[in-house]
Amino acid sequence: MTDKLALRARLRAVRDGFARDRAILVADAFRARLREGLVVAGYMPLGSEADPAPLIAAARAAGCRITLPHVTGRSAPMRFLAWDAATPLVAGLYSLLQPQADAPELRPDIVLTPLVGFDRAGHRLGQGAGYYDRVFTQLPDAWRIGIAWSVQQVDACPADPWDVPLHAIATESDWIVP
Ligand SMILES: Nc1nc2c(c(=O)[nH]1)N(C=O)[C@@H](CNc1ccc(C(=O)N[C@@H](CCC(=O)O)C(=O)O)cc1)CN2
Ligand SMILES: Nc1ncnc2c1ncn2[C@@H]1O[C@H](COP(=O)(O)OP(=O)(O)OP(=O)(O)O)[C@@H](O)[C@H]1O
Repeated sequence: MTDKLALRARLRAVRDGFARDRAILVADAFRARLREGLVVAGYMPLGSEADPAPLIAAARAAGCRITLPHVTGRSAPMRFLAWDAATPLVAGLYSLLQPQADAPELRPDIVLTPLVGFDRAGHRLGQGAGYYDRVFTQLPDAWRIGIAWSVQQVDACPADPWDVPLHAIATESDWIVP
């Protein structure tokens, strides 16, 4: 646990020093999975987090439906709510822009996951609130894609028993498949 805390603090600082003027690559392997009607979960970046916008644009162009996470508190589970051009976003917890609570809830087939850190085995370090850990337990068949800048890679993320590995990681320079 302290391992994760110290690593989070270090990686957030590294990320803050890196993020300017870069964009996440849209790999052919990502495009190849997109199908009309698939539900893709994105997120609105916070601070120096990598922006999944290029992947979301590719998914929209392929006819996928897009959702954004909606959180109301630390203990309530995160829900994924529909996000189309007509959906107004409102600032909620952590100042995150999210759809209004009454937007339709959709079950994601692909989850674009914001990362604090990752390793090449697909292990992930998140904000530490356990929101994505719980989502992955509830959606075991979803394709779990981590989104991060390359400098957020570490040799090995400390793994806990509940951690569910990622299927791939998209950075500004690579598509990493563990
Ligand atoms: N962009 C984004 N959206 C997301 C997440 C995320 O990590 N990033 N989440 C992932 O669970 C959920 C929201 N959960 C969050 C949980 C904790 C903190 C948090 O502790 N924030 C710190 C600042 C972190 C930073 O600078 O990176 C804070 O408020 O002090 C933020 C979001 C859903 N939406
Ligand atoms: N499947 C689960 N169901 C309920 N609680 C869980 C589950 N998985 C993890 N948790 C709880 O979530 C907390 C945070 O876990 P951890 O530090 O691994 O977060 P993380 O993976 O870095 O972040 P996140 O999932 O928010 O992106 C832990 O205290 C853990 O008990």
